[in-house]
Amino acid sequence: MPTARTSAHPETAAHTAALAETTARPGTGARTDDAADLITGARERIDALDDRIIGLIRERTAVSAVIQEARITSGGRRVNLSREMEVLGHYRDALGKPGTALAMTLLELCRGRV
Ligand SMILES: O=C(O)C(=O)C[C@]1(C(=O)O)C=C[C@@H](O)C=C1
Repeated sequence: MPTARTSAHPETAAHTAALAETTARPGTGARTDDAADLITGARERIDALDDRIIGLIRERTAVSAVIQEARITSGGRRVNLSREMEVLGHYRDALGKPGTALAMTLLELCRGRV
């Protein structure tokens, strides 16, 4: 008993191949096995890079905390706006406008909301 799909599209090798080319591979959005394999491998590299970035952010937060504690212990304030302008400019110069937004998020992670 043929299914509705096979009765609408006779099961030839060419049809099977064409159907495979137009069917998304699960979770990748790719339409071919080659593209799906490339995406899966590249995503593993991105996950590893993200782990390293998160580790660097944690390291940055710890160094920033040392600075803030030293300044507060000495009688100063937690925040140093002129230094924050330098940090924002550094990221903007390297990454453009989204770099500024990224730096603002990093600063918030490191010294809390102001
Ligand atoms: O460089 C400093 O003085 C810091 O305190 C570090 C840091 C930062 O995380 O980059 C954090 C808070 C300050 O407002 C400025 C910069």
